[in-house]
Amino acid sequence: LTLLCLGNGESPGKMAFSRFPILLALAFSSFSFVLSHLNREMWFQDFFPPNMCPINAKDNTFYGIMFDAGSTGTRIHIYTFVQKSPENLPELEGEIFESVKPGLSAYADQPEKGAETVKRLLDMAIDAVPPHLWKKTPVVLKATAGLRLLSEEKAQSLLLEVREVFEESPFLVPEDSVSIMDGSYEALGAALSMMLFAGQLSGQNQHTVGTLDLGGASTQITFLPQFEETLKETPGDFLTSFEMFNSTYKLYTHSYLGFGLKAARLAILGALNVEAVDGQMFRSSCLPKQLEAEWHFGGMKYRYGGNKEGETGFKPCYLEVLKVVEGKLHQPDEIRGRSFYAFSYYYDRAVDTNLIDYEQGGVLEVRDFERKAEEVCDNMEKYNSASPFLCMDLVYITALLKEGFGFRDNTLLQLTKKVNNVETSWTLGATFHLLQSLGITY
Ligand SMILES: Nc1nc2c(ncn2[C@@H]2O[C@H](COP(=O)(O)OP(=O)(O)O)[C@@H](O)[C@H]2O)c(=O)[nH]1
Ligand SMILES: [Ca+2]
Repeated sequence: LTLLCLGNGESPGKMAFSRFPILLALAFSSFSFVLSHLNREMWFQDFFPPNMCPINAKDNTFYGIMFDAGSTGTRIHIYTFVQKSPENLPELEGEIFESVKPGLSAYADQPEKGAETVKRLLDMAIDAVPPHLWKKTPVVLKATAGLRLLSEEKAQSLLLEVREVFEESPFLVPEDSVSIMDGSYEALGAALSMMLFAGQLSGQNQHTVGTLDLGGASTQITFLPQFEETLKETPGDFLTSFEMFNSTYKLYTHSYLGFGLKAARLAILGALNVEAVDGQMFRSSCLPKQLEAEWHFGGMKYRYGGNKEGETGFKPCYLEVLKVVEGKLHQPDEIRGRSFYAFSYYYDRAVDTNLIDYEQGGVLEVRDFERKAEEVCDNMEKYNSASPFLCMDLVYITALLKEGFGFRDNTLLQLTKKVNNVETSWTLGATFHLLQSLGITY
């Protein structure tokens, strides 16, 4: 049985580490057990008594630096791992996290300035990682949907500048350290992260690990199919196999480019992939009637506004949004009876509308988003100050879940931002995978 634990750590740098002595345990080798047993909590409790994780071990530490160049911001995750013995898996000890806005794609025409934002974040790692470990600490940047949407030339010159920043740093720069990440790798990272976190999350009688991530430009769905039927009915490019710890896992995973929350706003407004947007006014029944404003996204400027004369509110808005999602996404039958972990904008919008607490997160049903969407859209003047897009965003989330993926009204979503101070991001899984593939242990 292999174990991964998270002890409480002291920060070697300026930032605070997770101080919770938590168990972050996972038996990858027993993952098939998860597939055949319905109660995940039971799986966890039976296999990982908390006292199996020694606390506060500080020797044999190593680090991994992962940049998430997202469409709305760039984030650095500096992970600390401790390897207690060669036969055990490394244990995650803590994370230092910082982010800047806007994302790299906003610097499409000023690549050097974009790289400068990365350099400022990387300076934090210089403080955080002890100098004698710099050469053993890999630094990697993976760009997601924002850069996927830029022209090849602009994206490449941004990545080149970032690569130079890395080369000038004292860290280990692996081959291909700066790249646009394949959407399925993003989903794989998220699934791996969730597997790492699985033991920590409160059980809602979840059957297995499934994740939903709603970014700015793209959205991902990932789960480990339980039924042979799902594998048979799913198009080949929605299935990914990966090797980890001498086992092969088959994941259902897909990234839908252009279905992130912000890209969806443009699609709903009819402004996605429109060449000459300057001066054009895009209107929607999902926006306050009198609204007229400008919005900057991905280096473009859009003018948008409400239906001055026409209808506004939940019903007309839902019909508008439906055109963007209906029939556009693959609907695996199996997910209907499943619960999923949901991150990113699912989380942010649930917080914005008091559906969940910012610190605690929470469990929602799909219909909670729908009810909130109705409430906000039919009283837009009341919610106008929060964000003019609140109605549109909530309707999009509802329609994406129901009509897009085909979830039921009562499908449970576990909304989670952090597990004991570690960000629930694809980056943890991707870093873990990276360290394993580089053979980096103490
Ligand atoms: N929990 C968590 N959420 C994040 C993190 N980074 C970004 N997000 C969320 O991701 C969303 C933005 O997506 P982004 O990554 O910029 O766009 P993408 O390129 O389409 O994936 C927002 O809801 C952020 O709050 C992170 O490290 N942890
Ligand atoms: Ca993202």
